[in-house]
Amino acid sequence: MWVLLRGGYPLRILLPLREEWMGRRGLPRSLVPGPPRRRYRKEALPALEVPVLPVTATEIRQYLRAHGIPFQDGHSCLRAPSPFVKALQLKDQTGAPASFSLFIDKTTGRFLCMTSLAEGSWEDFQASVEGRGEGAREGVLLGEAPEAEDSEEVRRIWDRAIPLWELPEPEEAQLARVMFGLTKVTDDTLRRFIVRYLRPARSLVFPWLSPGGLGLRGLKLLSAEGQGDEVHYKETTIPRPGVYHNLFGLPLISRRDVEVVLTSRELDSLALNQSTGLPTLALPRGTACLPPALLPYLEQFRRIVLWLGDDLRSWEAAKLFARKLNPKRCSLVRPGDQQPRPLEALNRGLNLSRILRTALPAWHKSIVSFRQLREEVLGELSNVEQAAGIRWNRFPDLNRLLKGHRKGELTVFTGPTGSGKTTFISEYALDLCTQGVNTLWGSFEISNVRLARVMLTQFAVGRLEEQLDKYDEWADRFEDLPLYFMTFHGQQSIRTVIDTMQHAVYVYDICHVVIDNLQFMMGHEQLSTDRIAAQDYIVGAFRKFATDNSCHVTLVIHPRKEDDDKELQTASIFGSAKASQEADNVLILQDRKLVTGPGKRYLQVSKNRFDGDVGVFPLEFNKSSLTFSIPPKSKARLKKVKDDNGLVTKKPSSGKKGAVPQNSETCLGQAHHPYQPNPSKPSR
Ligand SMILES: Nc1ncnc2c1ncn2[C@@H]1O[C@H](COP(=O)(O)OP(=O)(O)OP(=O)(O)O)[C@@H](O)[C@H]1O
Repeated sequence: MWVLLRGGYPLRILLPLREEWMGRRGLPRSLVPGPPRRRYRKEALPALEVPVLPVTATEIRQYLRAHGIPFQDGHSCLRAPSPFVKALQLKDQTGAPASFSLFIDKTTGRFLCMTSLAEGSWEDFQASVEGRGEGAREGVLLGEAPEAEDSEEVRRIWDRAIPLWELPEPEEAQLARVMFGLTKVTDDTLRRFIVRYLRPARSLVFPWLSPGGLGLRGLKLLSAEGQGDEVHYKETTIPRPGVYHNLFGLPLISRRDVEVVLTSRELDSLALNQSTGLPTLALPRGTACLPPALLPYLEQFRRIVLWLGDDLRSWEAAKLFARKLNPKRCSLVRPGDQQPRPLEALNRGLNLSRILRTALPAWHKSIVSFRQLREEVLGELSNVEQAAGIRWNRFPDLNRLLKGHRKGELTVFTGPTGSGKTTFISEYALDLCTQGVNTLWGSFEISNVRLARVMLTQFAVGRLEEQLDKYDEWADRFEDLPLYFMTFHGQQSIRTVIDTMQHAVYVYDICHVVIDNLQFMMGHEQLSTDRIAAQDYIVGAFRKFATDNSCHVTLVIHPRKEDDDKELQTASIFGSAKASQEADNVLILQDRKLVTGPGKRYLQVSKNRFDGDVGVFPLEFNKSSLTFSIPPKSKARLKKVKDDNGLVTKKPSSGKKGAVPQNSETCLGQAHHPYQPNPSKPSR
């Protein structure tokens, strides 16, 4: 049986849910049909209790020098001779001599040999250089068996799909073109990119070809459904999204190409390439992530233009991806009325080359003038709703107060011991995660298995122990959420936690980190002054992380001991005022005084830096689904907000954006949109 390599620091302390909790069904997880993907295997290392610190680019360089290995410094990778190919073997995909075909990621140390497709962690590379396990050298390159079922399915679908122009009924071909917005895309373009159509599924089929264009490694199916005036697209990939690493268009890239345009959809790449003649590549999962595994394929480009879409989310993603690609070589096309996504631009008869020329450099100096910012400000003003962030599906009242979940902010969350903080924050984060917010959990108090169980129950909105026959159905959908867990338990140093978060942002494009709870990073200081200083330091570190990485951090902090009959206030958060000062949002789970029935809690938003609205709304706990979301048909109630002095503020909030004073009263409207989970709805 083939063995998957899971060596190296990151995988030990940062596991996607499927490995941490679901267990394996006895099948290799990297389901890559087509020619075998090769992995470098060595003795499986036991999981370390204490994580090794991640490697730095300087250490990698020093190591290579110390071992006499020549290397070239690239944009995101170092290039070195590959120990996994024999000299004078075939040239690699980029045409470089195979002997220099090893790409080492400067941030993680992971390597990929472009010629043999061997890959592994930095520790694996070192082991190979140092000849550890030399005896196994001949056998270290393992072809990982493709998932037989998947590769058969890929082949079967591909064989049944036909080019659009070969459809027997011209009306059917015309309808497909209209549905996918392809009326201006020529047959020649579809032929070059080898796009087919699967009649029974009414889907376009995009192939994932091996480097060199030989084998078929996977497929993406795109179906379109008309809903009113809008067309909704649904994507299905084989293998599953987490391992679908297709840079669509790669076989058309020549080794001499030094510029490329990255898009977030295959259809956009077709439009761009047709109208500009430029090399284009589409990212496998759109704006959701840029997996570092793709970076070696982008090393050859001196200039990369990112044209990801027409909304603020695409713009945010472009900025994040540029950081990973090295901003100095990246330019970004700003979304705007006259700069829609490439396919729409083609259909509207716009000049795509001209739009590309307006791309802005991603590189910013430390000091900028308003001239450089004015476009960004305009973008925010003209997309007020999107600038407010992602709205919760399950908590409409939270949307009314906070307006949405935004990148780069710090949310501090507190509540009495045992009041349901973890349970609430789990649903709050899950809600965002089901909308494509890549989420990392640091649960230091309860185990990941227990947390995942709570989350899955909330996801299914019901007890699964009573319907185990549905378990796989829910678990399969849950498994595809962009959800990761740190494997820490108990006390941890803040440095290790921040390093792990940093790593996760790079590898998984994490946009939301939940830390439950801060007390687990405080060490064992006994004196209260030391504890307060430690907490201030930690809060400062999370604040900086959130800002620097454009990543939202939600931090659970225990309250200080209060009288049992007193409601919590911002000042009840343990420690000095630093936490509430640094936080953009302060949320308090109240379960005193206002309680009118069993299970009922109130959520108080006591600080809201984005637009000032604060308020309180009831949460009704459902013990079987472990959810706090508003149940269908629940009547909204007017909520009065008490300020920190326990006074009811009489004036209602003006509802205007801007400096609304804290503790203003907020009336919550009647029109609730209860979250109705719909199993047929795709989770992302
Ligand atoms: N509103 C509620 N009513 C009744 N039980 C609840 C409510 N909310 C949560 N619970 C239950 O209470 C238990 C504790 O919840 P949880 O762990 O979320 O609390 P916590 O505030 O995070 O605790 P701690 O202070 O120890 O961190 C769980 O079993 C949960 O299902």
